[in-house]
Amino acid sequence: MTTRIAIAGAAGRMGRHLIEAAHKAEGTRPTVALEAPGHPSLGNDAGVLAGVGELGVPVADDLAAQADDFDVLIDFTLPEVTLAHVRACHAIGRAIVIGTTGLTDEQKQELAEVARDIPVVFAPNMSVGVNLCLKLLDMAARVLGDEVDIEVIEAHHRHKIDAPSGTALRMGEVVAEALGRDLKECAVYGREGRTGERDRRTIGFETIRAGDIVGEHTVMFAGEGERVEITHKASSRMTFAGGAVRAAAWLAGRPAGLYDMQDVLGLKE
Ligand SMILES: NC(=O)C1=CN([C@@H]2O[C@H](COP(=O)(O)OP(=O)(O)OC[C@H]3O[C@@H](n4cnc5c(N)ncnc54)[C@H](O)[C@@H]3O)[C@@H](O)[C@H]2O)C=CC1
Ligand SMILES: O=C(O)C1=N[C@H](C(=O)O)C[C@H](O)C1
Repeated sequence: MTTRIAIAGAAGRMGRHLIEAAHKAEGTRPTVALEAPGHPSLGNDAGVLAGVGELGVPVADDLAAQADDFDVLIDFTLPEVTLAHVRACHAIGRAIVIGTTGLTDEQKQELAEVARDIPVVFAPNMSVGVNLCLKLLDMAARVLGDEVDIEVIEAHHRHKIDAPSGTALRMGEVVAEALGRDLKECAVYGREGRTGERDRRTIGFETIRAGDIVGEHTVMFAGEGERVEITHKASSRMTFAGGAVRAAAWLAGRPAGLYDMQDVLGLKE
């Protein structure tokens, strides 16, 4: 059975890759492409926009009007836009895959409530490699324990609007959970001035924004005499887009619930 995919943020950096990935993957096809009201791409063909040739899918700005034309919405936009799409999918009973980062705790709470009624995949990073790293981080934190200083370093392109990245925060959460810490209490975001000595129970975050870096994350576990670093480097957005399309195909027909990429990839015990 073919899963019909709607893509929100179709003209964006991720949106164009999502159109290509949904078009090229077996068992999925892009049938709806959404952009912001007034966006210059409205009315243009989504396939032409993505560089894969005409698909007969014009970019539009009204999700509800196309409710019958898709099975799963993939949304990589902005937190407030994502929440509006979550509410719309709830109203029409459609599944949604969310890649947008930077959601507030309140927005995440609303998402969790809606996921009681519709299937939702929500993950800050859809790549197989990052999700493997999350497993490795859990193991590293448990083995190295409180004997090491832990720092999360991430680098992204100059257009990224949220910091630290959703992936860096998830990495920090995984490490904190493994060590029985609460990330909200132990996170330190950047340092300046006379900081005093480092408290070993903190988890530090450093953010780089520069040029066209697609996405790089390193978690450093630094002890006396040795250090372990777990690094992931994305060199193409297709790695995220392919994961999101895989998640959409996996989600179609699932029961309501809040899932993540670890569920999609079968990485949960
Ligand atoms: N989970 C993952 O694997 C990944 C997540 N991301 C996240 O995805 C999000 C988007 O990233 P980019 O594509 O780089 O941003 P972008 O700014 O290039 O694209 C966002 C698009 O959403 C559109 N948009 C705004 N309002 C809209 C509306 N009402 N309806 C439909 N579309 C609307 C914008 O016009 C824009 O084209 C960010 O939060 C980023 O962190 C990015 C890459 C991978
Ligand atoms: O904005 C991006 O580009 C990315 N955002 C995600 C994040 O915030 O973790 C994932 C990826 O690293 C690219």
